[in-house]
Amino acid sequence: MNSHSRPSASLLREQAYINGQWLSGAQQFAVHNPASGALLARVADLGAAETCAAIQAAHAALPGWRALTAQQRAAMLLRWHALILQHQQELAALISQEQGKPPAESTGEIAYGASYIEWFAEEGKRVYGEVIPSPFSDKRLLTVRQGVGVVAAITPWNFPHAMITRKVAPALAAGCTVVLKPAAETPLSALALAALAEQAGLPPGVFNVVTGTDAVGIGAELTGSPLVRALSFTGSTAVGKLLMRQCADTLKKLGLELGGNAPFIVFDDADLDAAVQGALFAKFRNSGQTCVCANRLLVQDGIYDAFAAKLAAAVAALQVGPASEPGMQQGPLISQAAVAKVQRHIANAVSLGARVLSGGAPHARGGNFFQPTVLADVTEQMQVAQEETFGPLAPLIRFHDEAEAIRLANSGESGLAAYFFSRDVSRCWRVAEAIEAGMVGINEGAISTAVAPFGGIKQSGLGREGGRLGLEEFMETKYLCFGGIAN
Ligand SMILES: NC(=O)C1=CN([C@@H]2O[C@H](COP(=O)(O)OP(=O)(O)OC[C@H]3O[C@@H](n4cnc5c(N)ncnc54)[C@H](OP(=O)(O)O)[C@@H]3O)[C@@H](O)[C@H]2O)C=CC1
Ligand SMILES: O=C(O)CCCC(=O)O
Repeated sequence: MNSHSRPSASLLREQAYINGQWLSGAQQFAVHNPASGALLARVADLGAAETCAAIQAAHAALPGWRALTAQQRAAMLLRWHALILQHQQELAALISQEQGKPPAESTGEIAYGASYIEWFAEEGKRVYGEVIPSPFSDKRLLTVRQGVGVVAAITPWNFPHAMITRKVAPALAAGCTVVLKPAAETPLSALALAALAEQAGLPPGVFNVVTGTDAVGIGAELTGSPLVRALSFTGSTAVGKLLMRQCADTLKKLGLELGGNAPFIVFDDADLDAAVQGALFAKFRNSGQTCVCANRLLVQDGIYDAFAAKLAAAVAALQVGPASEPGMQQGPLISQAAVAKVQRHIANAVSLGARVLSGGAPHARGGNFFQPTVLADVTEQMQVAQEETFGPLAPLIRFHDEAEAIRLANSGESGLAAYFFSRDVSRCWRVAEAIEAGMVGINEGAISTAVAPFGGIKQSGLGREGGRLGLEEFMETKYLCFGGIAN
């Protein structure tokens, strides 16, 4: 291993974490920095057998964890939260190294991820049941809410920290125990979280991290086990559908955060500068590798040329480079396959008449770096308008009126996020109500926060994470009927 490439963090762990034990496994897999290709670590490559052991551990830990009061669980979660913030820089460096995003974004991700732990530690104290007015004089009816049981969480590489805390914190607060399988590209952030959970005093078996490259074997075990009562997944729509099918036999509760193809609409009456700033964030955050990233920029005739010129100039000024260099704003893509998908979308669009206003090619730095790109004259027939690019490519599609904008925005099977900019209040209400998406940014490109429900409709997923609803995903309602009450 190249000593320069090895993270110096004291939180660097290469062993998986099951039942409070750190396990090396018989084999290890390599984790690389996507900016340089450098080897960062060799992590335990576990499979179905170890996943089964982790499920058993989570099941055994369940009665003890569930028996604690919400306040006792919250105290441990808040210790975990404090430790994460205490190690914010170190954790951010791990994200930047294994995922590639610039320090400003990785530091932000740690604060954002930690905020889910704080929010759910508090929210877990407010799990109310209800008393139902009884239609029977000798019966009293009420409901209590209880954690669903053992939860499986499968998370992606694009937010290696926050996608974990967004699932694990509400599950733990609800009294559930968790088996997590992080993405093979980014296991180090997950293992660092486990190290801090251990320090925070979470009992063995309550939070388990199974690292491995056999996603199919690990996934089959998690979805097939009758001991696992809920699955929470963030990733591609194709894998989400597969996991849903696999969960059918044991009828698990499902939370799915899948792909988006977010429309970003700029009406003629928009504040031009605000719309450009909104687009820069909504499109180029994490180099475009975010499920809520704007994927199609729909721009009205009257503002099209001005918006295109301003956006292209702003995009051309973005600094592209590794997180290790100060001032970089756009990191590498996660893989060569991701680079190839961006190139494919550009080639398809250009062959059908689109114009490159900015970027358009791999970056001179080579490797997984790509020039942030703006395309004009894109049409709804082009691939880029129909499928999620998951890269730094902003395609501009022209529209004439509000009805056309809504038709374009609602076309397709995705319905995760949508954004629009307009200064007409009536239009804002009309469009917000007409748009088919689980989340809508109105004159705003940054919508994510721990206190609001995050999730999609149509084929973008099931359920909500974050906010009050985020806890519901991990709870069941139990109805109690007290009979024989003498009057
Ligand atoms: N909604 C979102 O936030 C995300 C959307 N995507 C979309 O998906 C595309 C592909 O990205 P990719 O990383 O391949 O996404 P995947 O859906 O393949 O991966 C997400 C997670 O699922 C795991 N996984 C993959 N296959 C299975 C399986 N059969 N059973 C159980 N778990 C499985 C992965 O493990 P492993 O890493 O070991 O393969 C990873 O932990 C992106 O280009 C983007 O369009 C991707 C990431 C996040
Ligand atoms: O699923 C994703 O791509 C992560 C979304 C990040 C966010 O919470 O905004």
